[in-house]
Amino acid sequence: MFLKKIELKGFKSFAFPTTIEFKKGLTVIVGPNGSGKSNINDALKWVLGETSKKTLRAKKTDDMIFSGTVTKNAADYAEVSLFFDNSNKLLEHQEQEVIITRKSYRNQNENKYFINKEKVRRKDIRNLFLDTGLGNTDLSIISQGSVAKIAEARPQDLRSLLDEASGVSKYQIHKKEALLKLDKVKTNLDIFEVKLNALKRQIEPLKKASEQAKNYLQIKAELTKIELPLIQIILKDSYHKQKELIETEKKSKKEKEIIEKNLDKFAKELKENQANLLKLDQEIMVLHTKQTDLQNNLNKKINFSGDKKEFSNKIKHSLYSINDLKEIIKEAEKEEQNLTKEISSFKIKMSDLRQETEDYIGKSNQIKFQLEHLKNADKNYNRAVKSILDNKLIFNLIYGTVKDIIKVEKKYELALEAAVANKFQNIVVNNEKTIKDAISFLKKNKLGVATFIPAENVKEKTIISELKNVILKINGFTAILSDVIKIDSKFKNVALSLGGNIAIFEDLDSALIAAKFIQYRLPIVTLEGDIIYPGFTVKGGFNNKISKKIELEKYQLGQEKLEKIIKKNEMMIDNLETNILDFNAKRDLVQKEIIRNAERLHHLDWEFQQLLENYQTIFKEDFDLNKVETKIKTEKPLSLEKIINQIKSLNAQKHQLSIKIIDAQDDQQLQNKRWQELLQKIQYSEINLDKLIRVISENVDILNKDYQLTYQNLEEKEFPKLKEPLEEIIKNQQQYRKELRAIGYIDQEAIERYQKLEKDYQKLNHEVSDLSEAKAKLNSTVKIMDQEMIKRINKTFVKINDRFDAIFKTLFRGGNGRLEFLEPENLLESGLEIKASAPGKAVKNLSLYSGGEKSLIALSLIFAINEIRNLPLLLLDEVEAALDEANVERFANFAKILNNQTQLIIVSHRPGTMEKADILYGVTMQEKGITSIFNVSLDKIKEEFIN
Ligand SMILES: Nc1ncnc2c1ncn2[C@@H]1O[C@H](COP(=O)(O)OP(=O)(O)OP(=O)(O)O)[C@@H](O)[C@H]1O
Repeated sequence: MFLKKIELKGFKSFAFPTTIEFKKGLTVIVGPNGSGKSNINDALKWVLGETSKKTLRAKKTDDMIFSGTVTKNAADYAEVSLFFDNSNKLLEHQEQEVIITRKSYRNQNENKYFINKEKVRRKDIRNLFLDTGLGNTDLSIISQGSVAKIAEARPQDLRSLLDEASGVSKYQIHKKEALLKLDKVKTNLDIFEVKLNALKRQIEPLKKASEQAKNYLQIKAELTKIELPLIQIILKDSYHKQKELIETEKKSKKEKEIIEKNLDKFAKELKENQANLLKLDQEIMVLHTKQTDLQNNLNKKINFSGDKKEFSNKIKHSLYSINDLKEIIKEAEKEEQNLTKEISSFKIKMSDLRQETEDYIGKSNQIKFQLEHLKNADKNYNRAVKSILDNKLIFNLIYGTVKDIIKVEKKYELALEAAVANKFQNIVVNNEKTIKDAISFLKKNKLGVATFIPAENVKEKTIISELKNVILKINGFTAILSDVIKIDSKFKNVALSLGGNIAIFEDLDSALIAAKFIQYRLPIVTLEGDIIYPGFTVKGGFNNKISKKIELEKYQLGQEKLEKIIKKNEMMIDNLETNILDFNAKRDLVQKEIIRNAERLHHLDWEFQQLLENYQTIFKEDFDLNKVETKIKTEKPLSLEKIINQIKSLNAQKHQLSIKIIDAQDDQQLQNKRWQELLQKIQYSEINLDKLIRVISENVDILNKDYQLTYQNLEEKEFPKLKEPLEEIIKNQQQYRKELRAIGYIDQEAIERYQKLEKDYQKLNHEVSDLSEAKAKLNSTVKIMDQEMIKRINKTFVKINDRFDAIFKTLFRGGNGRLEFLEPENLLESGLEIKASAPGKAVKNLSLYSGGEKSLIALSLIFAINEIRNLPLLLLDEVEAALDEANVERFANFAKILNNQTQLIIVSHRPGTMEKADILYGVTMQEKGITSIFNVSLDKIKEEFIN
């Protein structure tokens, strides 16, 4: 592919039609500033479909059209054509020469594209140049000032350069289209699937309804086949029967009416006869009554005289009984009164006795108290003795006081008192140990003192035998005190210690004599309580103990006496109580007897009253009868015989009438029976008529509703003879009707709707499978394209990187440069960045490089790409402007070499570049504002620039 020429008409500063022809070799375009060199770039880009106003250096579409000068009017349109030699068929077009044209009219905001004068879409032009190296003009047409920007280009812009270099743009567009299609297919598939599901949901119930309708119609057809001939037969038969029945009913009703009239007549006659009969009966009854009355009067009169006598006897007897009973009751009441009196007197006595006894008991208790007090007076133990006795259990063995363990006969009591009264409170214990314990207890508890006698080893006192012999012989001697003490044998020595040496004499005189005899060597006591101590001291006088004793005896006597009286009284009270009980029992008996007799009396009274009443009645009736008899006798005498004859004659009449009535009743019965029969017949007819009417109406209904026929229509029809018996056909009809009822409502349209829906469903299902298939294919295509693109990108990337580093090293005389993927794992979309380091510089950030350095880096990349891609055309607009002379030379050398494979057009002001040009075009504005092009003599230019 080679750009042979460009034709420009009214494009920007090209007011006049201008043709720029290109030949093999390096073309360099030169000209002063603002002469319109760069407008040529713009024209190329514009034709190839560029729309970016910024790239085209415009603000609006009309800026592409010549705007006019002072001398030249503005153009109406702009038109540019590029003429390509397509002999190598790089462009997919059959022509050797391919002319691409773009035209734009002023104020129309419209662009027209042409390929070989044929109107096409912009898209067609873009597609034509895809992957030719001119698909992305950013790569092939490097505008003024933009070269350095390539070094700092955005990762995605660098990436699009690589895509163009790799020749994957076509794939990308195809992939984009495939993805769009895929999206569409997916959307359609979703919609279709939703629709399909909706149909699926509808189809099942509709299928059921359709089958149901079909079934219904089939049964209906079968039914129709048999039903119409059947109804024809039934209706014909029913109408005939109906006629017959109406006739019969009419006759029966007529006969029934006649019988009813007869029956009315019979009833009337019967009523009359019965009335007559009743009349006769009444007459007979009156006569019977009269007859009975007469007879009764006679009988009663005979009976009354006997009754009257009997009743007067009974009344008399009853009166006697009542009087007897009254007497008995009187007696009993008297007895009761006596008994009550007796009981009251017993009660009074008993109450007196109780009072008396209670007084005695009071006194006795008083005496008992005093006795107790007197007895205890002797036992007033001192505190120590009392505390030992109270706690006797804590000691080994305490027997008690002397007073407690010794006793004497009454006559020795005063003597004992006189001799040992001072020792009565001595405590008798078992031995010394107990004495010690008891004393220490008293001491410890500060309870006073006590005297103890150890029973086991107390010292006995005796009277020596010579003295004893003397004493025994003295008058008045009574006894040795220890001998009269009554004591337990184990305390014998205690008794001896107390009184073994004391002699008892009757009185003081004898005692004094004896004391004298024994020379006052022993203590002697008298029975009166005087005592003569050894050495002759005498203690005697009134002992108030005696008075106490007398008092005690007196009290005891009184006490005993009182107890006897109390006992006696208590016995008397017991007797009285028994008497009261007896008398009460007796009185109860009498009272019961009184009550019983009173009841009897009451009964007798009542009987008596009855008798009296009866008697009075009889008396009155007798009186009445007498009156009746007198009356009958005074009235017209009617003999009993006459009455009987009259009754006889009436009975005969009655008999005749009864026979008449019975005959009439028989007739009536017969007529009634017939009437019943007729009634039944009529009822039966009516029932049958009802049935027939029902049958007729049911069948006529079926005819009207189901077949839209009348009976007349049906009658006219002829049906083939039914083969099966009528019952069988009716059975079938009922069966079919039952089945139809069971099916119920049907939707006849469901059959058609189902068929249509089924068709739609199948169609949709087919479409869904087609779409699924398309989806799978598109997915697979996208996948294949992705794989191919990755393969190409990878391959191109490695090659470009290799060449980029090499050219970088050449242009920079060292260092290194490379391209890197930002996302190496996503080669399909990842952006790129340039990594470069100039020789001897640590700077890595590209923005910190100088303008010239940036241009060199960009040019290294553009040249590297071009080497790998072999671009058909490369237009470089003042890309070396920032380079120094040495670098311009290196650039120009590279461009020269490059020109061998690529049509290279350079816009330049630099002599270094111009020097290398094979063809040189000059661009000027000979007429102000209008660009013109001319061929320039190289030598002239060299001369002009170099010199
Ligand atoms: N629509 C238009 N109608 C008329 N003239 C236009 C139009 N658009 C641009 N121009 C003119 O084109 C000229 C710019 O041309 P261009 O940029 O190609 O110059 P140049 O030769 O590249 O200059 P330099 O060497 O300074 O880059 C300007 O003088 C401008 O007025």
